[in-house]
Amino acid sequence: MSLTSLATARRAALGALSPAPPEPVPLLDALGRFLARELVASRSVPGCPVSAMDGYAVRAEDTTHATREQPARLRVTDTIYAGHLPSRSLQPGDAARIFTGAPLPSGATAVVRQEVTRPVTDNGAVDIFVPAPRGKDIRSEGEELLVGTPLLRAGQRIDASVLGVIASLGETRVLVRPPPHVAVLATGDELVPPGQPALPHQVYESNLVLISALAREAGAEVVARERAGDDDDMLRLALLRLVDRAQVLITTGGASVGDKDRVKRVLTTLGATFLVDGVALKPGKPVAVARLGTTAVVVLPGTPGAALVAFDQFARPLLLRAQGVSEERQRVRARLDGEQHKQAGLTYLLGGTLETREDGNVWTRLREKGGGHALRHIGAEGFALLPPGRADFAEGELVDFERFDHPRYVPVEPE
Ligand SMILES: Nc1nc2c(c(=O)[nH]1)N[C@H]1C(S)=C(S)[C@@H](COP(=O)(O)OP(=O)(O)OC[C@H]3O[C@@H](n4cnc5c(N)ncnc54)[C@H](O)[C@@H]3O)O[C@H]1N2
Ligand code: MOO
Repeated sequence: MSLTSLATARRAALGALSPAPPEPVPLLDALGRFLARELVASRSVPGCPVSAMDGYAVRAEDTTHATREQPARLRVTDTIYAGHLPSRSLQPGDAARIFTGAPLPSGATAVVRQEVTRPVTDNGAVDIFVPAPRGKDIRSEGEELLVGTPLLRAGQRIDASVLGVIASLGETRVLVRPPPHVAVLATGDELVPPGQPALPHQVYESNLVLISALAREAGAEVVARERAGDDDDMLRLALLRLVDRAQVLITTGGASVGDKDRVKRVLTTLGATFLVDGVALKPGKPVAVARLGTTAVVVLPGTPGAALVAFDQFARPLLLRAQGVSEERQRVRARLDGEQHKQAGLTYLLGGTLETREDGNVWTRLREKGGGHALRHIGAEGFALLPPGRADFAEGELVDFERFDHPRYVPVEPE
């Protein structure tokens, strides 16, 4: 069987699922989701000129010659609190007591902070000790946000600061696509659920929690988790049950060519259409992506380390696509900290960390042991990509390193 290249397979897999229609949801429910359309400032912030300090609103020219020895003495004609309107405008020689965030009275052109003033007791006046240039300590209308300004692009991941900005525009809801519902099925006769005794030839089932956690990290809601043995009838029943409950069904195990590797064959008998079946990727070579009815099915290998990488490359993009985005990770060039040998025809994705050494070069440290296990990925900052077409890579050789942090999310379909 000739294997599809990673890039071709990833493109083909996206056909398994379309983005869900967007819906308005309460702001806090949108945390971690993606803006379904561009956000434009619907009002200016501040909505009118306001004071940036506690102090006195003045006409700047009334303070031009103020010094500590010869202060400018002004009449205090008003007191203005945040959220309240001024009761009069400032005439020459007037000042208004004002507090941070309060609207400026007309005629005022500067604010003097109270630390450089002293109230003159009993006669409602204030001494100003320093000149206040025009505009001093005034936040002008629209200084932070100007009505009509594009603020955030579609696809932006919604974090706390995004929610704060949306609320500051007076909105209570935001348009996002709902999290896709995911079902996970772990297959294999050898599997025993954690918490029960296991004999030496048995294996603790760990993919349900691993894959469910990865699905949640990708913004999905896990609605079902099941185990099944390597038996066609059991598999058929489990697949049919789960396919009805989820937009994305993710299976692990039984994906390869052994006698007991039944998952793809049972899916075929159920009428699944395969978009991807085997990829020139390691770990994760047996991965497949199919459609069964309206459900996208991702068949992951059972080996946890391979399931993790295949999830990252095939299930994660689908789950993000359902939410209307694709993920662009940053790539850097890094030197291998040891020689690597691989099968020439495959792309290898090896979890690793980055470090900048004294010589200024960026190196990637790859874990040699535990490739079949999720252990290899603990603390990984990204994948070193060893491209197909070569088998041997020398220590110090430059390779692409795809970083997990600070990805960019771009809308799948421009709104
Ligand atoms: N003759 C060939 N044999 C294999 C090939 C091949 O091309 N030709 N491919 C190999 C590759 S690559 C992989 S990866 C594995 C994975 O295949 P399967 O998906 O069929 O995985 P299983 O055989 O079911 O399990 C592999 C391994 O992982 C353990 N496992 C499975 N499920 C879980 C789970 N839920 N929790 C924890 N551990 C699990 C299982 O016990 C096995 O040790 O096939 C190669 N074979
Ligand atoms: O490619 Mo398998 O996927 O060796 O781990």
